[in-house]
Amino acid sequence: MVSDPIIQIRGLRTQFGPKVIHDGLDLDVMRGEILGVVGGSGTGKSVLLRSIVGLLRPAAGTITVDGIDVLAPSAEGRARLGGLWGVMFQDGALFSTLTVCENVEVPMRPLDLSPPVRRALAELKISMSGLPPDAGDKFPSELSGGMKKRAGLARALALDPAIVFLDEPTAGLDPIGAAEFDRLIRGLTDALGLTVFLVTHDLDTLHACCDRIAVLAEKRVLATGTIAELRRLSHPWVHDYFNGPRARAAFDPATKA
Ligand SMILES: Nc1ncnc2c1ncn2[C@@H]1O[C@H](COP(=O)(O)OP(=O)(O)OP(=O)(O)O)[C@@H](O)[C@H]1O
Repeated sequence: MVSDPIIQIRGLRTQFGPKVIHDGLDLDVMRGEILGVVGGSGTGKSVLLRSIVGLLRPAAGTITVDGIDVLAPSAEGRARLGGLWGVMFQDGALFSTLTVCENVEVPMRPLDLSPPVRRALAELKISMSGLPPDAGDKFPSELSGGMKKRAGLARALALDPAIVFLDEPTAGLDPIGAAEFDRLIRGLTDALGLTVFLVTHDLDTLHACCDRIAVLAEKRVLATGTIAELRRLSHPWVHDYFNGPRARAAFDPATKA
């Protein structure tokens, strides 16, 4: 892993009316890492993700992605941003009237590709995401929850992004499906050299996938580090999160037996 930050956030403030979600939030995401983002419900993990990818406008602060000022990009920067990342939202956020293949082709539409090439690329991403070939012609309503997530992942990979944002990728999956998804994320990250920003509540995912973890609390990133480093912190929420019974079951092999 090369350790230069591909995402740099400084002094981020986000708010909805008088309700402040982040205040003075700083974060670096290193190139090539899977960064897990955890925090209590409502601490602003998804809002942070949406702010980085430009779906929400922060009240203050700077966000730089691969050297591009996301909040005020130059024309050249704006053109590069489109292909720099892919996003997998929690429920897949698929277009219900399009097949899986057509969904994966949506981000490719602005590119000057012939329909057969677009189709072939979409089929490649579908297969990389672990879906069977016949899934491409199915509509989202015909897919299981796990398949929808894989289709969402295939669409996130459509433009060969450097960074993939995943919002609770294993939420709602059974433990076997969740473990398969963890392996898929880790495998794709290593094979493609991706950087992954992964919002999760899933302790097994943190253990199986993440190189580092950022903890959101008190309107900012309270701490970052490996699981071992975070387990040593005395902050009450961090301590309970990383040392509670569920954490012990996920992180301590001896307790798992
Ligand atoms: N568009 C919006 N308008 C107003 N408030 C919003 C909006 N989006 C999010 N919020 C509020 O911002 C806060 C943070 O929301 P967010 O979804 O980021 O939390 P989270 O940490 O991802 O929570 P969870 O773990 O429960 O998914 C919540 O109080 C939420 O109600």
